[in-house]
Amino acid sequence: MCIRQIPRISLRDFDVRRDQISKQLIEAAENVGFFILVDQERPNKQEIEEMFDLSARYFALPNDIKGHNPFIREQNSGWEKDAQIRPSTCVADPKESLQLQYVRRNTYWPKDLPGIPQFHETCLNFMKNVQELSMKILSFFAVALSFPPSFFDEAHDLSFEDCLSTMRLLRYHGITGKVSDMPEWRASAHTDFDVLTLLFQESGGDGLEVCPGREAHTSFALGDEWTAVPAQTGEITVNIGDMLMAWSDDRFKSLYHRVRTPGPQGNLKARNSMAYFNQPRPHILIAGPTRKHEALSSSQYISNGEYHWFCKAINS
Ligand SMILES: O=C(O)CCC(=O)C(=O)O
Ligand SMILES: [Fe+2]
Repeated sequence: MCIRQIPRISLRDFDVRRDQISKQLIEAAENVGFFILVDQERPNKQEIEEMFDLSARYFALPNDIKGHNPFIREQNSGWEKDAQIRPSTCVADPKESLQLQYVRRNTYWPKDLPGIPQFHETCLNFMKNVQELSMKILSFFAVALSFPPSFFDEAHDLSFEDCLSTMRLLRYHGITGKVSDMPEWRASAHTDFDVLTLLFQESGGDGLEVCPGREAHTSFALGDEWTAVPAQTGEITVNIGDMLMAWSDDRFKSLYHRVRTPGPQGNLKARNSMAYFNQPRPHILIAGPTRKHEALSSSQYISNGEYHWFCKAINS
């Protein structure tokens, strides 16, 4: 495996260090596409630990309770297990997940979960904190693209009824005694189709790998050298999604990434992670400053992506 540096960017003293932080974020988006944020004010380590604890308690519930809210593709919401098939392997990832689209909070989030009365409140607070941080990061990217600083706000504003931003709680199965039966990937290689993903990993849950130089839009598979992104509770792994790659005329890179299944000497316990997907509202037009790509609405972009599912499968 090739070791390429994934930039680590401190957000300490954010307001006084804005210019320096902005420069580092833009460089990381242009040159790598993945970076790790540390020293952020919110969500702080304790809030992240609290969310992981809540997520673990949710996944420990019996399947029939979680199954009250099965995953609905059109709503990008609900629980699924051993169901997500990525084009790169055509087999289901060995994991379960719960997608919480913010606007479905009163209609389709799990309700009255036994022993977790604070589920809604904790998830909502967490999402709001992550949303706020996401918008700060996106404001720097907006300026770099010669848009106004608030350019991405309306596209992702949680108060609109058609907002698509979603948090995903993930749990990759524990594999004690099963290593030899498991597929090589807990999550097979893919790019994220959203604008920006904020991913929370937990210490001990290594396995995430990214492939600098292998991107969603440009020619890829050149070299195919993967780099590990260490898991550390409290830090935030951020990646550019396909839509921001398009919106930036390919200046910011949406990288392939995957999660490797540990070998017999690795940590065989379940692996937990949480991803917050900033996804623009359906009608928002994704049009880069130089119009390198045909301008598409967010919903057209998603349906085009689904249409090209097979093409990506054979290329990756
Ligand atoms: O679990 C992880 O570390 C990565 C998850 C991921 O890439 C995704 O769900 O898009
Ligand atoms: Fe991903």
